[in-house]
Amino acid sequence: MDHYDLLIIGSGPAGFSAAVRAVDFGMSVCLIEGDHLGGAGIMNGALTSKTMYELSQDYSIAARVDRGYRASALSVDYNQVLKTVITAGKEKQYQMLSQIETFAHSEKSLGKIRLLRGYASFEDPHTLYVEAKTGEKLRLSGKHILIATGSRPREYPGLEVDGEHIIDSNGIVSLKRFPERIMIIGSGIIGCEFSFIFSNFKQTEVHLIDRANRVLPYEDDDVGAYVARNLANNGVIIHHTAQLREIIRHPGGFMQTILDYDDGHSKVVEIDVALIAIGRVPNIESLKLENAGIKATDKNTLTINDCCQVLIDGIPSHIYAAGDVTGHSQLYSVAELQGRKAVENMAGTETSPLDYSHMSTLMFFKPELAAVGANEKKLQKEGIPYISAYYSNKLVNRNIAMRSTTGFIKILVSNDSEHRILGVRASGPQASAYIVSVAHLINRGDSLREVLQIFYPHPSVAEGIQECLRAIVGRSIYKPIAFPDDIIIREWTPEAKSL
Ligand SMILES: Cc1cc2nc3c(=O)[nH]c(=O)nc-3n(C[C@H](O)[C@H](O)[C@H](O)COP(=O)(O)OP(=O)(O)OC[C@H]3O[C@@H](n4cnc5c(N)ncnc54)[C@H](O)[C@@H]3O)c2cc1C
Ligand SMILES: NC(=O)c1ccc[n+]([C@@H]2O[C@H](COP(=O)([O-])OP(=O)(O)OC[C@H]3O[C@@H](n4cnc5c(N)ncnc54)[C@H](O)[C@@H]3O)[C@@H](O)[C@H]2O)c1
Repeated sequence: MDHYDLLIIGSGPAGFSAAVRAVDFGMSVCLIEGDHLGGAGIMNGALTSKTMYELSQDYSIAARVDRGYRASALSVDYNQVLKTVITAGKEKQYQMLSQIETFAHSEKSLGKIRLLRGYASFEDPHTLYVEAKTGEKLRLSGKHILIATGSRPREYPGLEVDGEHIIDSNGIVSLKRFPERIMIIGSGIIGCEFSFIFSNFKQTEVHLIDRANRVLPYEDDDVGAYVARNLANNGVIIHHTAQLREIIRHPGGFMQTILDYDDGHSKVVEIDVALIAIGRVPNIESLKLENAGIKATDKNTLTINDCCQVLIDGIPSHIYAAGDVTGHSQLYSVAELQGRKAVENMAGTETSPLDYSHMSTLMFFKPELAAVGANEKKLQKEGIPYISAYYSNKLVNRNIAMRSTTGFIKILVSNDSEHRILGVRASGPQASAYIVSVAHLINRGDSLREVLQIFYPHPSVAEGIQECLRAIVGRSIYKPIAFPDDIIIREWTPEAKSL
């Protein structure tokens, strides 16, 4: 039986970042992957969906006729789009493989990585059993084990995914052509992102089922309503407060969906493809966790401490977990940082616990939406008084120059003399690029006074941040009294009525 310093199950952002960090400490690592190298971080996930998003954005810009240019004979081929998407995924996988190969035969002191293709399960707390893709049956022992098995799309009861007419996010690459009509079930991030992608390409009638009366249910109501407006403006037909009752399949491929609305009426919509996007569930079932003495939570996640150690009977163990399987936010950056943190803890380096308060999320909509830190819902739930400042992109010179003024910056600061930044939502071109600067401000706990000393380059979309912060202390160049719809300052205290 081969022995390693670290056995890692899963090569997504959590597993891969952990493997490479372990090399920094000279560890011997066996990275076990049952499917795509890079997990949902690359194929059928973050990288491929973002490639498709970028292509769809380019196409929608090329198709515009309101900017003084007009492309003629513009056409798009789904197979060519997919080819580009797969090329992007493979480009990253080859970089990962190159790194793995570099450390496959390196000096022991440099650390070693072996990539083993196959599915792993626990035999005992230090031993994994792997049925390798080569047919070999292997037993491997590890001083430490990291569970980084990620998540998969949640199934919709009664709807069987066939990869052709009923798909989940993994099935985007198996479609043969742009569907004429698609019904997207679930109005969370994946549902909204694919709604924008398909509507950008203008080849598909896009329907989106929103079982509440707003998309992105965990975001503040104004943000959800704004995204819903942008979806509608892009041609997406949103079925608010609708439940899917049934999909009736007909010979020839077309399907009828029956939707029941909260107000009692129903609607039948003909579609060609249904895309299920109702969340993702952790991959733990096949791990035989009971052989390691690990009990999952009732949501099938693994309970970890601040250093990503799995708690067995409440006690931190030599088994770690990172990424989607931990029940923290299902984000690439969270998986990656947790994977690194786990290894740093195994190596005994002194590290501070991960602070999730300034975690950022980018949502690839039109225009993009970026989020960092708390939103109003969270602060209200925790009873934390705050000031909310909203500043429209209509007033930002760079956005005016881009002829792209849809969007805003909304900053929440503590309602005290410090005015600490607690959270930000920003939407508009390049929002994903400048949100990280705000994450730094939250991390440093900078007070508004200090932030206002900084020179912002001009013309930049980030100037909206500066003006928004100035507005909180009554020092903005453009005043709320002159632009009441574009600069809005509100206060909330626990005594006030919830939004
Ligand atoms: C369509 C889509 C778009 C996304 N876009 C973004 C985005 O823009 N930004 C963002 O931050 N996040 C995004 N995410 C989320 C992000 O991809 C995940 O949070 C991240 O990939 C989780 O990383 P992970 O390492 O925990 O797991 P995963 O990436 O899921 O990887 C886990 C790996 O473990 C393997 N595995 C599972 N069980 C076993 C086993 N028993 N033996 C061996 N191998 C096993 C799996 O095959 C998989 O490769 C997106 C996800 C999807 C689905
Ligand atoms: N840009 C990004 O950062 C990005 C992109 C894609 C995915 N992700 C990650 O992947 C995770 C999974 O994405 P997701 O969109 O599948 O999940 P989600 O949790 O974001 O949204 C699921 C949606 O489905 C709805 N829903 C649940 N059950 C339903 C039902 N029976 N009928 C109709 N609607 C139902 C929910 O109300 C919710 O709106 C996200 O939590 C996110 O962390 C991130």
